[in-house]
Amino acid sequence: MEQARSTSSPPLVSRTTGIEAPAFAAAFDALPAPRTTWSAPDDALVLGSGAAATLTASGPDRFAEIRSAATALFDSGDVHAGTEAARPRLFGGFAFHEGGCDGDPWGPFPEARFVLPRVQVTFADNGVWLTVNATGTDADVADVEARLAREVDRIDAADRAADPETPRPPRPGITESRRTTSRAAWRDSVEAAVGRIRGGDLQKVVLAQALEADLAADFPHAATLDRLAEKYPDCHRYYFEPDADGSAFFGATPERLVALRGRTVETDALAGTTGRGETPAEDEWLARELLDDDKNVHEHELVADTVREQLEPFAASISAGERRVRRLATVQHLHTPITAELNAERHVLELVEALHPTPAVGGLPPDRALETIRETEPFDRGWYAAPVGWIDAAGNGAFAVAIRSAVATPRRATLFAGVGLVADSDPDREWDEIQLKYRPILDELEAEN
Ligand SMILES: C=C(O[C@H]1C=CC=C(C(=O)O)[C@@H]1O)C(=O)O
Repeated sequence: MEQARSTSSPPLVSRTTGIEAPAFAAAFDALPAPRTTWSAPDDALVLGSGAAATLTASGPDRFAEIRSAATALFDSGDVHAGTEAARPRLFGGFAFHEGGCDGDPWGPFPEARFVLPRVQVTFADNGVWLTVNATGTDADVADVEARLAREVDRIDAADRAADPETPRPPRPGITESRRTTSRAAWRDSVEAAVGRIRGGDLQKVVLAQALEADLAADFPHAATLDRLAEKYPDCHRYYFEPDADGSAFFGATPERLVALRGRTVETDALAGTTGRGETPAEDEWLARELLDDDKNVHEHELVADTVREQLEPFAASISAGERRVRRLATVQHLHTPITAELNAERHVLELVEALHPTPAVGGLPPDRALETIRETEPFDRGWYAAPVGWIDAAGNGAFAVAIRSAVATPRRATLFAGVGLVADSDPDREWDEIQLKYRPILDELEAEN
């Protein structure tokens, strides 16, 4: 499909062709930074490289600023995509708090950053597609087509050079790690938060910790993403390099913030946690206990009710599925799927702005919870627990909540994990839950025995 090119906006040219399926790691390593990857259970795996356009924003209007910059960019598209999944998309994310990217390791991350990749490999159900995008003075159709042919050769050569018999780089190993929060400080913070909840000042607050790990070898980007894909196929997996200087924010989250297609909205309430058992019977027992546990059900229902309320002004109808247990490799959660039909056309970023932060990562009432988080946590959340995802020309998109995540530099990773606190939360149990929530990333960093 071709769209008329508007003379007032920067032109966008996008060309796509089908290619032989390369190994993900071969394509990843062949493409220059900054790279992006995105994958969702019901979506293609996308690998992006470079930036044909970068949109950044900060402050309270960052959602609206990205929306209008995206609309201007897509307004001028000359697009031959071949398949839906390879149509131009902007990939990126936001900071959790306004002004929340100040401290280490967030220096290279703006408060909002979205990228239209210069080169994109889309691993879709109907094949693998290579796309080249260009904007502004680079947006010359003949140049883009010539680049597309060169990129096909590059990926093909990289894939042929990769020996499928060569084992993946091993997990790097950790030489030393440091917590942002001691056990004593944690106990004090949880007791103070629980005191405020019991006093009626707050209903719920999610407090997080960070864990800094020095790596024994360079962080193996592609191998880590491959391993996370195998272990968390039902999660949203994301990876963002903010520049070409070697840091990346990545993770595998079970929590979808919102997906919008036309007027159909899908979202999740996910809160309330228990561990995995040693046996299927123990797993079942833990799941039953979670479903019957008043504290966890209350913590979960606050999220489900709030998500429904936040969607109400936009929705012609909302329906929530049954509360059930979502079982992941390392933990089990209470989960309620929620769908809605919108009462008017909306851009996905309007919904992202309305829903973020859900009480699964912020709290209630939102302002008081956010203030408590800022006052209590001795580190910047940056993009942790914030919306990450993609948007397209139609205003459709999919966003996940960036939990089970870390920032990696070649020799260091900083992991983040949080817990929802309600009136009867116990500091020691919540401490243990944080350790469980580090596992998805920590398991990929610790050396194999
Ligand atoms: C804030 C996190 O998890 C949230 C999502 C699911 C369950 C949660 C809980 O049970 O506390 C949290 O609300 C995190 O993993 O860092």
